[in-house]
Amino acid sequence: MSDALQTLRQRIDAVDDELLRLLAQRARLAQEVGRLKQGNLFYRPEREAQVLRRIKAANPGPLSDEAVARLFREIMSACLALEQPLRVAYLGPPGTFSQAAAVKHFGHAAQTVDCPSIDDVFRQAEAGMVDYAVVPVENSTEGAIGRTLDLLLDTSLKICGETVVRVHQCLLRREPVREGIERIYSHPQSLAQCHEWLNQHLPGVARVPVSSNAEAARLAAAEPQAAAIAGEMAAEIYGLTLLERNIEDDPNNTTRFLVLGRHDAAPSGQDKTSLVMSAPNRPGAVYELLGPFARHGVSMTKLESRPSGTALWDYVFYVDVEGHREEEPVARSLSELKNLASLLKVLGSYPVAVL
Ligand SMILES: C=C(O[C@@H]1C=C(C(=O)O)C=C[C@H]1O)C(=O)O
Repeated sequence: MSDALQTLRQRIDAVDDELLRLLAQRARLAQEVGRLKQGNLFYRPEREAQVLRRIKAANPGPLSDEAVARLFREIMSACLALEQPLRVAYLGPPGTFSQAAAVKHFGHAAQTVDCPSIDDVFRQAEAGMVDYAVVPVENSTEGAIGRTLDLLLDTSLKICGETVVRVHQCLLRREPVREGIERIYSHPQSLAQCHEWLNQHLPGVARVPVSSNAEAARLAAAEPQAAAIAGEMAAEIYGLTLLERNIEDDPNNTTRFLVLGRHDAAPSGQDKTSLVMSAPNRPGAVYELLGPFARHGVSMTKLESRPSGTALWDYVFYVDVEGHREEEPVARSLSELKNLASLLKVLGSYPVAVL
């Protein structure tokens, strides 16, 4: 080994020792916070968002803001697990983008619990079997996830966070070659998202829709002539070779997930409020519902309508606005809305996704 290399490695070891000492010091401070809170709501989404935003703003480089935020997410996750490893329900099986979203938001120290349906994810959290739930709410190409919106209407859970995941699809197979593939398994949405790539690179190969990408990977692991389209994480879980990365036709394909808990979050300085409302059935009623936000200068980031499920052609509106429900402009808008809307439910105020 050259002298220069040896010296650099010695210096890296010294920095690692120092990092380790500082990490232990941080963990002990977090434990003290835990004692102050006496197990009461140890996980604070607004504080975690503030920590990550501060780190990104203070980042001197050369690591990217994204990279340092990811590292600090894991540090907080490990500190939090000293108190109690959080249990987080997601739409399984293991290897789905929902699991990736849960890990992105809570870090690897959280315990993720797979559920067979979105309904079950809600039920587990409502019944207190898990601490939090992560559910998909919208996709940039496919639009709203209707089942999640419907379940939000009746749940006792509050939205306490959001996270956005880039959906990168991969071609996975047991055999390490592309030749000889006779079938490709995937979720119908993923097959649709890779339509052009498949036409070009694997024309004439049968596309077989299955219930999830992880299920596709599981099937492909058992059949030498089959391949699967799934996320990268499924390759490791199901022992498959990653033949091709990023085969989705739209490289900006993203899914937004909501984090649900039995509490929402305190103001973090950069928050969103989600609500659902409906208008009495008369001319101009929907227009009036949007008035309070306009008058108080509150920006709307989403407006989605869904059939109410009670009367034919009766709609409910899902609205996201900028700001926290405890902050003046949103608070004032909400109190005016109470008199205008036939239904008004605040689903939660929560920090805008940092990562
Ligand atoms: C330490 C705290 O509690 C938890 C741990 C955090 C951390 O490790 O930085 C941040 C927020 C909480 O989820 C705190 O509230 O400050």
